Amino acid sequence: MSTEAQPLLSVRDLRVSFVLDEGLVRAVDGTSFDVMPGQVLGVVGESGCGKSVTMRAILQLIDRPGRITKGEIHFRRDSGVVDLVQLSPRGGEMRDIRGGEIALIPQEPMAAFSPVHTVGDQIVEAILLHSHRWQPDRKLSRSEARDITVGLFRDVGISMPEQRIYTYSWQLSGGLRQRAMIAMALSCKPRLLIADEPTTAIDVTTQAQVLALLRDLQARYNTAIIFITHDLGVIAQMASYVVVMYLGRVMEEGPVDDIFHAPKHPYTRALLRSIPSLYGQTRVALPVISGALPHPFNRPPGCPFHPRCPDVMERCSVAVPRLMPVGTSQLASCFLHHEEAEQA
Ligand SMILES: Nc1ncnc2c1ncn2[C@@H]1O[C@H](COP(=O)(O)OP(=O)(O)OP(=O)(O)O)[C@@H](O)[C@H]1O
Repeated sequence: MSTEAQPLLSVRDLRVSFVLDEGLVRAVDGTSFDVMPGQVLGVVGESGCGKSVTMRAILQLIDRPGRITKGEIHFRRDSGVVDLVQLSPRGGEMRDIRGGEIALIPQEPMAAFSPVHTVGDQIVEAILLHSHRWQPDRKLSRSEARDITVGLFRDVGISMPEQRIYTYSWQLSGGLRQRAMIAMALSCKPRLLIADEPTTAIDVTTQAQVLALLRDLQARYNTAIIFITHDLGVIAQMASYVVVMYLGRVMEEGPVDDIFHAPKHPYTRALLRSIPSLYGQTRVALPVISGALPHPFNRPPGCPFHPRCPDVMERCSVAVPRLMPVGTSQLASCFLHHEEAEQA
């Protein structure tokens, strides 16, 4: 089989918990999904559903007292497939992968740049650290790394790149800082870019520009992107395939058109109804999902969505539905569509 048909990243039954004095937070509770080479995967769900923790687990950046308690994260390198969960978070191979082959665009780029070095210097250092991604046979010189940095600034639409590389992050506007962050993420030619709500901290006009830029860069470099957001409108613009998460589990996944036009899971339907321009002709008051997101210490038994679900059945509170194929292209974990349950 050609490697193109195989996933670049495969997350299997991932579980991440935080042990706190108040109790155990099961932030990620059996999540599985694949990312194909060059694919833009959208991960969507309400705040607190475990999107960021899943991504930090992929990068082995879970903060204490958090811990991966179960699961596998297979990542395809040139040398073969590695299970990232088995690598030491501070070891050489993980450091090579983190920032080199998998890069993160965080929600708030201000925190990602050091205020005491120019953004250009920080990108030059990153390029030198992963020099082999640009030049496998020899170490790049500092001036070559600087030229690459200027080129990256140009690629991400920063004007006067020769001058701008000498600025500090706090001297840049929010939009320029986010572009510089994207340049930083691209500086190691990653195979996989994780964009965690990358437009949260910027104004609406700049948001649209940054989304267009990411689409353009993805097409140009064929970089796979995991795009995390709570906004299905953004998913519609960016992603070809969607994973819908709720309380640390995948509720539904499928091609973007199918998810939008024929959602199978009641949670996906509820999320879609909360975008008036996409669902329903009249702009009546925003239909919100009934009930509140449960407190992380009080996870409901059975399907985590059952206390808020309009289609709840008796067994939903006692057994956890498996994520199973529904129709030809989607997967859903819902007893409306199948009977199979898994061990909680
Ligand atoms: N350092 C931490 N200590 C304790 N609990 C944490 C920690 N980080 C995350 N959590 C918990 O893990 C759960 C998932 O959080 P996560 O940040 O992944 O959600 P999210 O879907 O990315 O939300 P948002 O859209 O707000 O970023 C939440 O209940 C959160 O409170």
